[in-house]
Amino acid sequence: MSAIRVEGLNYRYGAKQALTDVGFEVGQGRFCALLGPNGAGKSTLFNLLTRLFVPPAGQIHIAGHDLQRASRAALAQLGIVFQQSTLDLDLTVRQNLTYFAALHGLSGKRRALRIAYVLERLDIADRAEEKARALNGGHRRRTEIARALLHDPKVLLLDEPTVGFDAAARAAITDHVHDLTNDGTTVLWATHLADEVRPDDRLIVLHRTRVLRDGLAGEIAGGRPLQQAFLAMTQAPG
Ligand SMILES: Nc1ncnc2c1ncn2[C@@H]1O[C@H](COP(=O)(O)OP(=O)(O)OP(=O)(O)O)[C@@H](O)[C@H]1O
Repeated sequence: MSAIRVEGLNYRYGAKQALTDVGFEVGQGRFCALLGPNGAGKSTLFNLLTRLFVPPAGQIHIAGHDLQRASRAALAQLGIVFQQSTLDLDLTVRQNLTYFAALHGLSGKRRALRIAYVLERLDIADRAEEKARALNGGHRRRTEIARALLHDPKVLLLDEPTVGFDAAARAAITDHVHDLTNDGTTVLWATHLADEVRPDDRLIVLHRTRVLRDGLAGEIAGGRPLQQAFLAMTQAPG
């Protein structure tokens, strides 16, 4: 069973087409990069995957659950990190996590165990009692990723999670998220930065509202640096 299955997805804003017949599947425990230039449709796809928007045509299954017909079950298997940070900067890291865990109905020993686990997983346990305001951007982002994992989702979606960070913070976040797949978590990582994608990652290139390429990143790069291949395919006339 695929962790994410998308079929025949279309979306338009008035007369402006944003997604055209988008379809793909991502297997459990895979890291899948969704690479596309600005305006390709990445945010629109995320808004459909998280059910902020409802597609007029097409289907989305998350961990086997139809997002339209069984949205509760599907959304329960989804962890989401949006582009804009939504941490409460006046709360500590632990308080931010505790609050979110309560929203997911976690309490008592299970809540304490999940918080300890996600702090450890994102390597931020030593910052747990600090206010989010005191953290740098990279650590804040890792706190948000930890928060998205509290309810133990099978699928983690991240929308351009490294935008605005320096190279060291970007590398740390990228490494940590790749590492999550070792636990069987499936990751869909939207980016327009080809250097965040590894050769053995699954890669979907979105361009001009459509899936342009879908396969192993190393194969799509075809022996060139991926950035070079990406620019060649997305800057070609047409
Ligand atoms: N609210 C809106 N109204 C009209 N057109 C929109 C709206 N939101 C997005 N679009 C258009 O839909 C297309 C896809 O946009 P989308 O934001 O999904 O792309 P993206 O790949 O996420 O780009 P970016 O990296 O710039 O966020 C673009 O042409 C964009 O201009």
